Amino acid sequence: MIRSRLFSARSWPVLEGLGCWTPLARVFPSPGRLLPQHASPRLLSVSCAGCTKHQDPPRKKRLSEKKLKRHFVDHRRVLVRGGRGGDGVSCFHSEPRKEFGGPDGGDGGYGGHVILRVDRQVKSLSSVLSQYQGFDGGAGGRKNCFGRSGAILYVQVGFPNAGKSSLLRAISNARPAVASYPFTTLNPHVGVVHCEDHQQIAVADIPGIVRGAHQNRGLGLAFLRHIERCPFLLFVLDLSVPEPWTQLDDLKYELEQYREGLSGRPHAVVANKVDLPQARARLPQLQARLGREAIALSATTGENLEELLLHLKELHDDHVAAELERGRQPLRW
Ligand SMILES: Nc1nc2c(ncn2[C@@H]2O[C@H](COP(=O)(O)OP(=O)(O)OP(=O)(O)O)[C@@H](O)[C@H]2O)c(=O)[nH]1
Ligand SMILES: [Mg+2]
Repeated sequence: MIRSRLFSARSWPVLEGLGCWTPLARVFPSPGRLLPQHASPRLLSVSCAGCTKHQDPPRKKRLSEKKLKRHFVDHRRVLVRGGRGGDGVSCFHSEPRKEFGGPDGGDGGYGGHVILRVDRQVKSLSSVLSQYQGFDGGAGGRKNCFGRSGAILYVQVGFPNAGKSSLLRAISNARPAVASYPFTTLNPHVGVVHCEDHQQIAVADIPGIVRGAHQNRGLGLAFLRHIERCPFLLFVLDLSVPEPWTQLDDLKYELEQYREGLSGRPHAVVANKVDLPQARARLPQLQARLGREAIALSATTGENLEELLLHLKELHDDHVAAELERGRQPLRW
């Protein structure tokens, strides 16, 4: 196995074809690497420029948007069976000098559950299998011993996102893709909102920012770059998930880590999916946590979009006024 690994490793093409391998920990930093016993020291040198080039850890290739889309799976039909319960045991108590000890067979353990667990880091259902079988419970034992319960099998699944693209579709003529898995949007989409006074505001739908984005997690740096050019921000939260305020904390943290002061730009907080009963129930808690008003709306039903448009206009007018004060002409669409 080790031999085939070495032969296939591109970093060391000079060693190919040599037989009889032995560990040479002093020459190579990694003790696990094996080298041929009769190879000359020149061949084994790691200080030459060419070899140094080969030592760089292989970089992960960035997937193109087309390829990323091909990897996405947002529907899966899955057959799930819980684990089988363990068998009970039929036996009688047996002890010296004790007659009629009675039955003492223990019950079998419970069959294991299969639980679908949502995970924000799972981008697609491509890794979800078509069948899952829970773990079986263990058989019972003598002396009323219960069998071991089957372990729980967790399947990680595609958490629907906050609804930024749905919102842009609702307030403008832009048509970004909408789907129930994260990273549906991989490039910013710009929609133009037409105001009553014939003004136009360009609104950009930025791809989702995940925790760790400032360290380029989930292509975070490419996405954060777009935000730099936005004079004011709308933070869109998914009100249907528990503790929605943590989304805002995460977003602000990522912005601040990426560029100091970015999270302090003029902004409004949008609490989306208020059409869902569990979301509506969470609204007072969110308001209390934020200590300010969040614009509760539904991008799907269009509920309360007017309030968002009013806030948007306010943010835009403040920006125009600030630019004019600085002697700069604001960009018009
Ligand atoms: N019930 C309900 N569902 C919504 C609402 N807005 C969006 N959704 C659903 O939420 C899911 C995600 O919507 P998107 O608009 O794609 O979310 P996004 O924030 O753009 O997601 P990314 O582009 O992946 O960052 C979709 O299944 C939408 O149908 C809403 O107001 N109510
Ligand atoms: Mg989107």
